[in-house]
Amino acid sequence: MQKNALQRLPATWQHWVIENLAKGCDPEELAMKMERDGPFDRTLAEFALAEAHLQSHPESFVRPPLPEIDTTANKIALPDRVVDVLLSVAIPRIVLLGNVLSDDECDAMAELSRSRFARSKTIDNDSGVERHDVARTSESAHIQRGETDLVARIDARLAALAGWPVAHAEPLQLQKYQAGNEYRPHVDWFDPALPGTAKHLDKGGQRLGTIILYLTDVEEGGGTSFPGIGLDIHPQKGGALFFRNTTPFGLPDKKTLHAGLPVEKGTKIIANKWLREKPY
Ligand SMILES: O=C(O)CCC(=O)C(=O)O
Ligand SMILES: [Fe+2]
Repeated sequence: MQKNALQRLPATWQHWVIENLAKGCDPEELAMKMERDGPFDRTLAEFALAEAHLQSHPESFVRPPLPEIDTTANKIALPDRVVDVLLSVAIPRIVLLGNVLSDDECDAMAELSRSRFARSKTIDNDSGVERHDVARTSESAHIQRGETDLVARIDARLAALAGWPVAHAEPLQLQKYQAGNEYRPHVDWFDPALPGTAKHLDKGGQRLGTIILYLTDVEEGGGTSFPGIGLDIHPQKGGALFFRNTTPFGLPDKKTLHAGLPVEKGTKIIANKWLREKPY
């Protein structure tokens, strides 16, 4: 993560940050103004604000605990597997990992869900109802938490990876894309301002983080794309993509806009694990 962000700001902006936080201004609004008016990007602004806030209110700093992956080295030793850190982005927080699942584990997960796939749905933000949507043309299947020993092992591995309890996560949701299938740009977090999201927030709170497990390679196409920051990830069997759906202050982050690009050749199977604020 970005260190000494406050010191990297021009002195006038350092004072501005400290003064406005002391006045009780909303850090998200300050970050917006800094992005608009300052000679630096939003990433640096958010980290500087978080640092200044922590320095001035060490006792009252209530930054919520968030899922996070330790990317200080190029390998992470989990209790049952060593995984590779391939890419680390600060804001939006994105980590690409290799070797999270073995080929056999990927195949076993795909086999377990094989007979369950049905056309995917999305959540209507006005009504909260799940419905078929041209924006998502893949097929979905669910695997319950701890459904088999293998699933329990994978759930525990992901919990250790992101420092997030197994019980604060949804069951694995598998997605299968054939040639031509895609999931157009969307965010995974629920917008609390929209009427249809209340019932989804009621159970488990916000989706703070997403882990996508790539269960297959894809011959052509089918990348996971973040159009707002120009980042495309090509699926690699056994790899995983983590992104945190919130800013360092725990609020929904629009920069996490992402898509499953159309598969051009081959079949893509992924498993999504959504990390929730509260027990799910
Ligand atoms: O298919 C992908 O790479 C992304 C899937 C996704 O964003 C989702 O299922 O929410
Ligand atoms: Fe998504």
